[in-house]
Amino acid sequence: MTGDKPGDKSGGGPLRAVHHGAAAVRLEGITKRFPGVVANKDIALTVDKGTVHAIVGENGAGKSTLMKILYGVQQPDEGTIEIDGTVRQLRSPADAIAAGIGMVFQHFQLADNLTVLENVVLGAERLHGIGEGARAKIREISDAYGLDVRPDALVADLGVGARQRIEILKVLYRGARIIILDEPTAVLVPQEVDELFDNLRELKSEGLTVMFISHKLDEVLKVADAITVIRRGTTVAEVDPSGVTPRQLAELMVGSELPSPSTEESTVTRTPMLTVDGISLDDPAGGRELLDGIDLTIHAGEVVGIAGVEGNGQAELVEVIMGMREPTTGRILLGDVDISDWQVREIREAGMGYIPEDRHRHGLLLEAPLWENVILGHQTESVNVSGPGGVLVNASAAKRETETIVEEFDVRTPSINVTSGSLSGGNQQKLIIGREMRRNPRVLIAAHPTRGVDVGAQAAIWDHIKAARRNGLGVLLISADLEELVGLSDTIRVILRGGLSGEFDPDVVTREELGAAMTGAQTTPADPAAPATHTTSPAADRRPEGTTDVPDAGTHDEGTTR
Ligand SMILES: Nc1ncnc2c1ncn2[C@@H]1O[C@H](COP(=O)(O)OP(=O)(O)OP(=O)(O)O)[C@@H](O)[C@H]1O
Repeated sequence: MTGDKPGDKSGGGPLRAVHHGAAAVRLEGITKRFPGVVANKDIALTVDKGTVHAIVGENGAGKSTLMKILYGVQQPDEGTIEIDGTVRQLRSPADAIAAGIGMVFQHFQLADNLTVLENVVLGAERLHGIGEGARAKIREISDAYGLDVRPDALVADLGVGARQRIEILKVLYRGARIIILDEPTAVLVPQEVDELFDNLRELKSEGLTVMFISHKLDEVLKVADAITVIRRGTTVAEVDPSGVTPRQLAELMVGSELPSPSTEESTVTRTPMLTVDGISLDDPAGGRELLDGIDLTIHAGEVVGIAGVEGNGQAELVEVIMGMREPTTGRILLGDVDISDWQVREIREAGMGYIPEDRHRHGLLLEAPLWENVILGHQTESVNVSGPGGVLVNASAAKRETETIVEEFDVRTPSINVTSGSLSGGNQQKLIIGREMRRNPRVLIAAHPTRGVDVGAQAAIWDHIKAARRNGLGVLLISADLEELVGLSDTIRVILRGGLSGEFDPDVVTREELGAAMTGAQTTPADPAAPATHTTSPAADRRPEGTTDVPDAGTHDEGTTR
């Protein structure tokens, strides 16, 4: 079912692309080469005005490159860009903004210590000044598109969903009529995703055009009016979302049939691998405790999943376990050894693998070649050192190891000598996973392990984790992706304001129950160690997918931060 080109009106079925009305964006013959890689090859893409258009494809397929070309960050080697019927040369983001194009990046670019108004006007002072005029304009845009942004709120006090709406407002403030979003739902919990989609529908009903990249195919099918599939740098299909399933879409992305997922037997044992015993962490700024009496045991062969709205203590819990922060009270045991006052390096060498949330800050040296990144965090281990006292880095062993990781974890790269910064986001993630899993850790701390990874690679990563679990690995899995939590975990706990709920059984828990516990809508048991009862009314189970009885829970503006 592949092969139809965008704009091809022949055929029929889901791949038919019919463009009526005016095109907001028309790309023809776009080609972009990097050393050793053709990132985009003869791309053809038409986006109708007033629609939501999704771009999907495997990691490294060329999606980000194409969006960067459209936003003037990168220039194509060949091809034409037509915006609202006029051919444009976009040499910089300033050119793109002048053409009415705005982009919201995955890593938000907001200053925490400034207000919303200050963030929005920064660099755009000449438009509406920095005072009342700007404040009025922000309110006007916020009201017009239902963004619920308060100009005088401090960004530091806001949750992830609210920050994203400020980023959207920022580009609207600069006059964008075409908005590009790079994996906007990757950082959101389900309720926030629904809110974002409402915002996108609002934008399109006002005649704006939205383009977004996503790996979450069920979400794409829910919100997009049209979907373009990119495979190995080129557009291979334009799909009508009403006519395809997520699986068909995934098969278009990879160009072949996907294997069916296998069912799993429990591998949980009674041997504790990681014990978090009464951990609390005071807020140095004097606010509420960041972690509040956390008790948690992970056994050999067990995956414990942590669900929660970002900013409720997940990052701090990981930092305490990994030795980056000292807890105020409590102990951490690896096996039966107290590692509470150990350094990061000692903890890693004792068998703790770590997949960090922020791969750019904690996971990779972006300017260093892949093989040097594979040594990172494991510099003193025997495979990576040679010479008397183990002082020299054993480059050839590290390179061999990197070749193996690239092969086993399907890291798409022209060579192991390119910098990790030149890999696509998903391939950077695969490199980190490979590096950690190849060490055969006893315990793996995995924060959002498949964020930004395509569905095929996600399934492969899950298989690697499951295989290691069969061999006794204990995993702490922190994820915003409920499907991942339910699919991988043996037990799910919810983190809220630094405290952990009781245990939820992933086989029976509903999205609504987890959602309620995550936003505090459900009354948490007084004893956090007591099993949470599933108190949602039976009617909740009969509601259609995606609906919830969770009140907004203050995620607008106030967010759900600590
Ligand atoms: N600045 C760069 N230098 C060298 N190669 C690059 C650069 N940017 C991208 N590439 C390469 O171009 C190809 C396409 O990358 P791109 O980031 O566009 O993929 P993607 O579809 O967005 O992937 P992901 O889903 O993983 O984010 C990859 O092979 C990548 O390694």
